[in-house]
Amino acid sequence: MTLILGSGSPRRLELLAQIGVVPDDIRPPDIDETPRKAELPRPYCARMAREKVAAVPCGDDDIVLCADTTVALGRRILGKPADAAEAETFLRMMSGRRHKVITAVAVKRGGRLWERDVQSAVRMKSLSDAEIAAYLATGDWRGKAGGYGIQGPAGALVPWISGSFTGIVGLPLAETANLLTAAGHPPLKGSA
Ligand SMILES: Cc1cn([C@H]2C[C@H](O)[C@@H](COP(=O)(O)OP(=O)(O)OP(=O)(O)O)O2)c(=O)[nH]c1=O
Repeated sequence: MTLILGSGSPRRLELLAQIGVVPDDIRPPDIDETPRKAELPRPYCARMAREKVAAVPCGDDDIVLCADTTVALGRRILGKPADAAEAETFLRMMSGRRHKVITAVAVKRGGRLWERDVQSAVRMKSLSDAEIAAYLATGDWRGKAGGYGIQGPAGALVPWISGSFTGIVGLPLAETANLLTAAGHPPLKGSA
């Protein structure tokens, strides 16, 4: 049995390693991540994970794991910023407010699909112009939903979360472990 991580995100690979799971192959999916008109963040995120898993080429008995992380400000979806100006816009929108981070995970094996999404709440402190400029200068916003990564320098900007830290970073580990177990690839097996 082959485990395929359908993700180009280095975070997801590291998070899997944390629970002793090392994929046999990595095949990042290439899908259109444009939200549909009036699509809400949670169904959008679940759809992205499903479409990613469907887009990864695999054999009949292979297990494919994909995920999507979406930042939601109310009904609004904040994707990966195209440039520093968009990252700045997102940071100003989130400053001093709570937002949600949803990560949907999809696991496929043969004709079967297991799915789960996890929602967390994140509060960002009120950001000064200097803090925003300093954070943008780190470049750490690149390739991250909402334009920040809680596991990096932006940790200094987040005084409070409720939910799953690993979910915010890109792969909720407890739920992912359950999905992998259901698909016949339990983590931690033999490592106790
Ligand atoms: C909110 C937040 C997001 N992120 C990252 C996780 C995801 O990699 C990224 C959201 O983009 P995704 O589309 O979920 O994933 P990706 O494009 O990086 O990789 P792939 O589709 O190939 O799996 O944002 C953090 O690393 N830290 C955070 O605090």
